[in-house]
Amino acid sequence: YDKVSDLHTELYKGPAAAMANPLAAFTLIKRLHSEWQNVVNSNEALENSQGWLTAFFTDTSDLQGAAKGLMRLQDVYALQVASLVRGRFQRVTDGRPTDVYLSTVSVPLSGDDCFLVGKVAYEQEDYYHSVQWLEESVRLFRGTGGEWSPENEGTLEDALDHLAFSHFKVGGRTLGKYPMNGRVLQNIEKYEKLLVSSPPISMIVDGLKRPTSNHLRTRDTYERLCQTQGSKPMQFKNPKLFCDYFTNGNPQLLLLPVRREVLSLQPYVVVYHNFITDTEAEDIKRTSHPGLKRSVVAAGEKQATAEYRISKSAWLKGSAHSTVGKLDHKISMLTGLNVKHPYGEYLQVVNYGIGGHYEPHFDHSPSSPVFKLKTGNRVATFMIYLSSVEAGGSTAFIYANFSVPKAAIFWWNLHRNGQGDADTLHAGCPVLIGDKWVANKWIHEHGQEFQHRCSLNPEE
Ligand SMILES: O=C(O)CCC(=O)C(=O)O
Ligand SMILES: [Fe+2]
Repeated sequence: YDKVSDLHTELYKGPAAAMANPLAAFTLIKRLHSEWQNVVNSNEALENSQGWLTAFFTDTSDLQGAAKGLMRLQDVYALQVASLVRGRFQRVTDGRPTDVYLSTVSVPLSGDDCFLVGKVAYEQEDYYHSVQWLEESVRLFRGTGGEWSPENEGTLEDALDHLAFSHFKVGGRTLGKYPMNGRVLQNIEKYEKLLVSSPPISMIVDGLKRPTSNHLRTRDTYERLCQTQGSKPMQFKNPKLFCDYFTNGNPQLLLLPVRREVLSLQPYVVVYHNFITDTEAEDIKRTSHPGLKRSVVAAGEKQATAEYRISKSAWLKGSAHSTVGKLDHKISMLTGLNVKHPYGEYLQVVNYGIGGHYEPHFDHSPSSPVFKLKTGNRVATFMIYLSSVEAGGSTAFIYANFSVPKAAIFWWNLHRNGQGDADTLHAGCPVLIGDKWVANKWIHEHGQEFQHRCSLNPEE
């Protein structure tokens, strides 16, 4: 009863408040998924309100996604698992744990919470993570006397079982004398002995080597930019980088010029500050709500979900709300480009949840023109932050060596000869704390013939 009451209190505070902290989000999702199931299956519920109670169910993929999200945050922000389970966000620098973010509320994890994360890793044969999370799970389960409680999915024995096998996989130790075929190792004492005969736990974790990524060549740069924001180019180093009040010669912007900051010339990236008001951002978020679906990426001719892009998104036509039309108009005034459909795509609103991210990618297609609109490739991107993120979640430009945590960002994706600009490789870092919303306006080659000169020079 207490747990269900707690759950309600958290939900009444509003999902945004409850979900801002990834540990709170994870435990809430887990509770909705497994502990709530116990309530539904209880005798009391069976007698009366089961139908109503099941309405709150979350999917197994939600729970797995949340666990993967935690591990992603651990990796990208180099967070210590031992700190995470105590509700802290810390990374080891110069041998000492330092706070990456100081949370006002701390949400400690239970042995069963850690078991779940470890098990998700284990099932993906990701023993680097499973060892770390199962170590914590075993420690916490032991701390509570190893007693099973009805809302737990796992037991100390389960955790030891998975941990022993994970140790075996990462350490390459031969456990020949133990029968390792699947779940044969049932005996808790045997596991305890197994662990004692292994090197001390902390040594193993320190010596654990994170596997190199075979799909993300720029992983190190990407993670550094997410952690530090990189080094923003300085005007004194290049006088062509500047700030001004910008009207683009447009009388409609004369009374309220936009604060422009030219951040980089190669690739060409401009930031517009205070581009959108809070009310306008709320209009866009609210209007997009009913249409939000898991984001997809191009996969050959088709579109598919992908681990490298975790978010929800929706497309808004200019007519969806007067604010959408107003933003289209303002983008057009600032860029001088034709953003009318089909020369500009509809506004794509994106929401990132727990550990949501978009790994390094290009917005343009490498083999132009494949876009459905038949209006050429995406020549430019205008991306607007609709919320500020408390920690993490900035937009990283891998080769330009900086990341931007808010504002509206404009960049050219193509050279003037129509070739893709490889320097535009960029990413949305995982959200550590908060709720990230952005809106993308992609502008195509066609329709810009009189606004954006082309050239044969591949450098321009
Ligand atoms: O969310 C971000 O910061 C980047 C988003 C992005 O690059 C995209 O949606 O194409
Ligand atoms: Fe992008």
